[in-house]
Amino acid sequence: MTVSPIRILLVEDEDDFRETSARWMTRKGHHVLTAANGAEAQELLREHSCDVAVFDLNLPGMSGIELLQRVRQDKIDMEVIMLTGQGTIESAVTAMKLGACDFLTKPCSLGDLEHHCALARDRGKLRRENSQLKAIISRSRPTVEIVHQSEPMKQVVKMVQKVAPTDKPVLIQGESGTGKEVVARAIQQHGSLADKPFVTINCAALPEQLVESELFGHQKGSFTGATADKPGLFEIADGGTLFIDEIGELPPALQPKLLRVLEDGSMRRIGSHKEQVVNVRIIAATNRDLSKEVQAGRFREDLYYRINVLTLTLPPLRERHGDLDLLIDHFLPVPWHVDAAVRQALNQYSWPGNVRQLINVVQRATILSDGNDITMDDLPREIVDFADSGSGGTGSTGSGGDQRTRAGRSLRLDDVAKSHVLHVLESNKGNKAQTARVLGIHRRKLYRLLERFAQSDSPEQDSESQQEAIVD
Ligand SMILES: Nc1ncnc2c1ncn2[C@@H]1O[C@H](COP(=O)(O)OP(=O)(O)OP(=O)(O)O)[C@@H](O)[C@H]1O
Repeated sequence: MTVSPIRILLVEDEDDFRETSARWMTRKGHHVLTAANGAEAQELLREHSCDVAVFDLNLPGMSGIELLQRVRQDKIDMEVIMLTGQGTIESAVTAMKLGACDFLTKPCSLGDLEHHCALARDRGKLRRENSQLKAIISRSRPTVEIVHQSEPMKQVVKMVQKVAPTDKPVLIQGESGTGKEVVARAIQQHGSLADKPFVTINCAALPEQLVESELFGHQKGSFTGATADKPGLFEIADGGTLFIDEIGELPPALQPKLLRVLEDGSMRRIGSHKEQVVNVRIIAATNRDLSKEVQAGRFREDLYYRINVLTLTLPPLRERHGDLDLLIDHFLPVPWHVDAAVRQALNQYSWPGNVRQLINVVQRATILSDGNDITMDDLPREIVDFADSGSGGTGSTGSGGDQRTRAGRSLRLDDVAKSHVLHVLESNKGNKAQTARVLGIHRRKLYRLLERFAQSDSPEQDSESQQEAIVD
């Protein structure tokens, strides 16, 4: 077998062994430098770079171990093999702890020496490739940004900074779409595990059997369909972070298993008797009130206390005054912009789906808008209705008698408007473009009105909101 050329530094005080080895290796095509002691070796390393160095342990003056320490201090990037005589294995072990990659016991054949040098060179190459890949991955991993300026979110971000450096479990609570996963990623990125794996599982999205096999892995044949051994997410996340979303949905049968991992890191794959130990930081999220789940007997109390050490509660979007405009601008691509009425409507809305819903609304509006201006016509019905009904504050419904008076008036005005619009539509033979022109309104406005009229037959329809929509 031919080995591609290796750049070797051989440091050996026995002249015979050093010179014979160097000649043999050179004949095999390798580039060999030789030194009889540590000082000579250091001199050579100032001028040359090598893939592999072979240090005799018992060098005169500076020992092989000291030379290794200096090489490491000088951060010289090469693999080091220690050469030991019989009975000096302990020192060889010390050398390996200091970063030598291998050791060989003398006397050794030249073939062995070459083979070990080739292995060391390949290992070094892999190590360098690995750290390059890690650097590429961490550069391409987007930095999590928690867009915010509201007071409650400032408190959340402060907590993120406090809990990030610990390795304790974190529980994140909040309605769906409030940004629990964003916060979990921010905790990971600001902590000491930033360059370690961040693995996620959503307990609500998987059937019970699958949650178990995803989390803990399985042995081949442990259930129908287990055609091969499979590591679980705990093993994959070992050394890093596991984000367990919707932990409130974790099946009761799995809760003791999770508790064990949290207590001492031990776990077993499904169908295996082999105990494994993992070191994983758990960040869990829930949109349920877990204390209520405990009271209802659906969530183990001991597990609840284990994961509820550090808790962050995300406020719903409707309670984050000041965040909405910032989020709109963040998610609205250039060159789109929203007009003042839209901004007001978005600010008034209650956002049951929180930030996720806001992103959808913004994306949808950019698709529907005619130009780059997003208007009320580009917003979903429920938001327009909400704004029209004044539920957000301006024009909000008054109390008692006042409401009744306004409702009575609006109903009559609504009827008038409806019959007028329908009359114009009929006289234009159902042509909506023509009808809108005659009425002096935008075609989309006409569609909205017609939809409203269709609904007005429904007794629950809020007549006041219809009236305001017609006269606006
Ligand atoms: N403060 C924020 N800044 C920037 N983006 C955010 C913020 N909050 C949420 N998002 C974005 O909103 C979307 C939903 O967020 P995320 O998935 O973190 O919510 P969640 O609370 O985990 O939802 P669920 O409970 O449904 O899993 C994502 O696209 C996320 O990037």
